[in-house]
Formats: sequence, structure tokens, C-alpha cells
Amino acid sequence: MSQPSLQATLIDGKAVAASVRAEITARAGRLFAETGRKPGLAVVLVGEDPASQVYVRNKDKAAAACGFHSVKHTLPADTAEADLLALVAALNADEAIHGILVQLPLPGHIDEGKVLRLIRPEKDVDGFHPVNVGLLATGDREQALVPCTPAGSLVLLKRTLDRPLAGLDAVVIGRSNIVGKPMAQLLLAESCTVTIAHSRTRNLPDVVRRADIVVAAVGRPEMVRGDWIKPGATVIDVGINRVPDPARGGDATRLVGDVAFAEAAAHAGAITPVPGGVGPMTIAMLMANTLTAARRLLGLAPEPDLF
Ligand SMILES: Nc1nc(=O)c2c([nH]1)NC[C@@H]1CN(c3ccc(C(=O)N[C@@H](CCC(=O)O)C(=O)O)cc3)C=[N+]21
Repeated sequence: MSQPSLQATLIDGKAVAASVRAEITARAGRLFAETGRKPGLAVVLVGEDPASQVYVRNKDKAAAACGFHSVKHTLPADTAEADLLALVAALNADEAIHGILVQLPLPGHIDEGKVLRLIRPEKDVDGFHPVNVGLLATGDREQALVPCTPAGSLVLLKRTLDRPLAGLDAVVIGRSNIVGKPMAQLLLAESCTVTIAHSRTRNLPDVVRRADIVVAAVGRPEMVRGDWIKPGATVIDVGINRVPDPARGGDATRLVGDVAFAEAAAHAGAITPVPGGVGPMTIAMLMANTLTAARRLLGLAPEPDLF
């Protein structure tokens, strides 16, 4: 049998992210003209997780390009929990900082929940504080800060589908607090019929075959196969997995998603690539959340929704 050919529309996350960042740059410029204040973002990195380092580098570039005030705190891997909590408390009180992001995962000796719960919900640009989780669950988008990866995935879906999502069957594979659960909440708020599948789901291929929208967020390279995809479905691949690339020899690696891209592209109506899909949107939505947090903390009226 011949190789399946690409039929799906490629969803260009890099291009959409650039347009979101351009809009945020314009909004930050207006904020500065009106108030003399810049949105302020603090990123805290404990230890040297490679994925987090990539993310911090991209974020720094994006924040600078958007005209934000941006600070980075890099702490050694053996930092005491109390010292990290003290830094978060100082950032909570810092009037120049409107967004605080503590890179996950944290080293094992630090209680992640304790750190996330200390961040002021108004400055929680990751949307991981239980108050923001609750506001999303109650549909209170006016007050919530929504996690960046699901928010970015929804922007891609809306720009791709160009019609209301209401009534569509959506299957989210993965139930993490960071992606799967908030993604399901956002799709539910759009009136999709939402299924959350996970490692204990029976007959996952058949569950996925029902979906008009597939969001893969399991962290297992190329787990979702082409013949699981309903013809014409929209596929959002959240996975970023580094795998060996023997074709290039030596210790070469390449990035793949949670979806077997070439196979799935032969069935899907539209699909995100990895890299260049959801990843750049995560960064763009972090900028959007920081601007939103700044306006709220400064008592200013909200800007129109990006999605
Ligand atoms: N509190 C917290 N919030 C996070 O959102 C968070 C975190 N911790 N810890 C680490 C992970 C990882 N993450 C990425 C975001 C964007 C890209 C990204 O821009 N990827 C590009 C480039 C990838 C590459 O070339 O390596 C792409 O997919 O095209 C990657 C990784 C956010 N994370």
C-alpha cells in the first residue's frame, strides 16, 4: 500500500500565535499610553528541567517583543520550599508584577499544590490556582484566568472551524489539571458534547472515532493512529515528545506529538503540526493572560475576548 498523502488543512499555530502576539503588543502599547504602566510577568524556574528551559527562552523573547516588563528568577534545584514560598509572597506584593508563573514540574521535595495555592489568583497567569479552576468550572470567564495551552487550543479550533462549536462531539484524551480537564471545561462552555478519555478508557480507538474534535494530551509519542480519526475531524495535538531520530544518526532527536501525524492527516479535515502547532499558542496566551491580569489589577475595563 502506498503512503497516505496529506489531505488535511494544516493549522498554522505559529502564524495564529504571531497574530495574537501582535494584538497583545498593540494592547500593551495602549495600556502604556494611558497609564504609564507595562504588563509585568515573573517566571520562576527551580532546577533545570529541559522542557521548562525551552519554554522560558521562548517566553522571554515573546514578553520583550510585546513590550512587557519581564523578570526571571532561576533558583537552584535544592532550593528549600520555604524560600520558594517567600519569593512567591514577594511577587504577590510587587506592584510591577501582574503575572506569576512557577515552572512545573518542581523538584520532588517541594509541594507543588502549596506553591500554586499561594499565588494570588489575580496574578495566576497559568490558571492553576483552585480559585481559577473553580471560576472556569462555573463558566465565569470574566473573572477567571484560563490555562494557556487549552485557551490556545480553543483559539485554533475557533479560527479553523469558522462556525459555532455547539453540538459537536469532542473527545479530549488525557485528564491532567494542566490540559485535559480545563480543555474539557472550555469545550463544554462552547456547548460541545465532551468525552474525557484516559489510560483506563475501554476501546479508545472507537471512542475517538466518534469525535468531530480530537484533542490529544497524553504525552505518549504518536499514540493516536490515523484510522482512529473520523473523516474530516479537526485534530489538536498538544503532545510535545522528544524521540530518537535514527534516520539522522548518532544521538539525533526530533519532536513528535501524541498523534501519528502523517496517518492522521490522511483522514482529518484539519490538524496541528508538532512543532509549530499548540506550543507557540501556549506562549501567546501567556502574554494575553498577563495583559488581562494587568488591566484587572489596575482597575481598567476588559478588552474584547480574543476568542
Ligand atoms: N507553570 C508552567 N506552565 C507551563 O505552561 C509549562 C510549564 N510550567 N512547564 C513546562 C511546560 C512546557 N511548555 C511549553 C510551551 C511551549 C512550547 C513551545 O513553544 N514549543 C514550540 C517549540 C518546541 C521546540 O522547538 O522545542 C512548538 O511546539 O512549536 C514548549 C513547551 C509549557 N509548560
